[in-house]
Amino acid sequence: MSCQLYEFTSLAVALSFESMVMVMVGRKGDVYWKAFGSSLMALNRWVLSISFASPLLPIQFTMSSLEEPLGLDKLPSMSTMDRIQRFSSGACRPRVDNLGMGNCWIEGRSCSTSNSCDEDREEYTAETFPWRRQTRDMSRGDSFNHKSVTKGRNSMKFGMIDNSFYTSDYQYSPKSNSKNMQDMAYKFMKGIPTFVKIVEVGPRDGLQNEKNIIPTAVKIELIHRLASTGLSVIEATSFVSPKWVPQLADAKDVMQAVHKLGGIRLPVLTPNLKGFEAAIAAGAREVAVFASASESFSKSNINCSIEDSLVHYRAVTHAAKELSIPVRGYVSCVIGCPVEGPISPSKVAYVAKELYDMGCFEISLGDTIGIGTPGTVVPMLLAVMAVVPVEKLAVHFHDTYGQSLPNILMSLQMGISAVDSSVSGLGGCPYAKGASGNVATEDVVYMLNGLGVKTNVDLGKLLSAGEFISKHLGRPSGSKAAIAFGRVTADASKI
Ligand SMILES: CC(C)(COP(=O)([O-])OP(=O)([O-])OC[C@H]1O[C@@H](n2cnc3c(N)ncnc32)[C@H](O)[C@@H]1OP(=O)([O-])[O-])[C@@H](O)C(=O)NCCC(=O)NCCSC(=O)C[C@@](C)(O)CC(=O)[O-]
Repeated sequence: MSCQLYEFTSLAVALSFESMVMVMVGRKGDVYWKAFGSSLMALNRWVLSISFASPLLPIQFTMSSLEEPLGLDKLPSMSTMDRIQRFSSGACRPRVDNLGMGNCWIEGRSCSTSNSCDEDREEYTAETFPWRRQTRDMSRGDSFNHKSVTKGRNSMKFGMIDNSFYTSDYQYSPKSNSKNMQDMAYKFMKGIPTFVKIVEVGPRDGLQNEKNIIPTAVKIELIHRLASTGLSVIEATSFVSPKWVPQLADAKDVMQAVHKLGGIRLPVLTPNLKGFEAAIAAGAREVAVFASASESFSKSNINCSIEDSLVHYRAVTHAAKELSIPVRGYVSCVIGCPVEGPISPSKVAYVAKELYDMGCFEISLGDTIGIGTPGTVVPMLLAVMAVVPVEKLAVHFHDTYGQSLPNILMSLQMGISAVDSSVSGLGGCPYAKGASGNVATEDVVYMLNGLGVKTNVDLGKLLSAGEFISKHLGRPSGSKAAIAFGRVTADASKI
């Protein structure tokens, strides 16, 4: 005890000496002070190193109890996910064996299996380098060591140039010739696609949750501004009951005003045949149906059970097929439900497969209340990927706990290349209390730009569309990137 006291005292003395000397050096800027300061600091570091090195005098640092979650005992965790074994963070790409609906076993780390790291990896290829925005001259072939992964859909390329790591557009860590680092870059970047399709849901998911009814003209202007950013899909509105969602009661007017916008897809939500017919009459050329993995949420959102909703959606997809109208399928509450708590990945997989089998061209997996973390998103995705091809999946995260970007990154690493998001982080669901907005499109585009992943979205124009709607709503943007760009004047188009 007395030894520990001594250690703490010496540590405290050392630290206070060091900070005192730094203050003196800072104030005087004098060489003598600096020399004196350096020797004192050396002495202090020596004391410190003894303090830390002595096995007889342990100094323990404990974790803060702030890490305890606040009243979230009902939320799903890795240990509660039925039929899903733990996904090792250091594992190679896991193998998922489909043993029937929702039954999937994940193989842990093992590089000697048929899905091993080494076998997945392709050797250096001398193929033409497809990107030009490199920070160095790519025309010199001498020091270029390029690995490319072609197994996944449009997956990320990375490699080494002059011993520096890069991904498609940017260099990461300078001057390292360690093969380990190259392996590490491979491990983290291999699944990431080169192009991500962003499905902008702000005008629908965003504005359906506003307390005040937004004028139709503002909605139309927002869609026009979003269309000018290069986004290829904008969910425009919902043909649902105006008694249930009065915010979108003007669906017909909105659709009639925007349906002729060229070069862009404008899907609308349709909960039943009545909504589908109204949507088509207003000019819609793509629709979406929305089921839930939670019985309780299905009841509160669309007033029927999951099975009954699937019956309605079969009728919609059947009618859509007759008119060659593509139908997107949503599954809500893929991680948890505001009423039921954790939702099993096998339930999500079941609903996703039903929607896929009835003809939905893409299934968007919605973390409606935004409680997911990579720890819960991974097993859910693995369960769904066992029954629906990964290239038919999209992710849809709400940002209630600030987990959307890590969840998206994880999803991309698992091969998903379609992401739903909402300009300015607008949104929430009127039937999921406490759920916050969707992940902000600006933040997603900023992250993807940083990763060198193409989206075809002009960030500058997107920021201006976000500014437009935030001004109208009279509150700051929900996008961190937009707020940061507002503070530090920067030309977003160059980032
Ligand atoms: C599904 C219903 C209609 C059932 O609602 P209901 O009350 O059971 O329907 P009903 O068939 O008994 O009909 C009642 C009345 O609604 C009318 N009606 C019936 N259908 C329509 C329609 N399509 N358009 C316009 N009117 C309609 C129908 O004509 C009738 O009118 P009345 O005779 O009383 O005058 C209702 O519950 C509803 O509209 N729910 C929509 C709720 C909603 O939009 N929620 C937000 C979606 S967000 C979401 O689900 C999550 C997602 C996709 O964003 C992803 C994620 O974040 O996870």
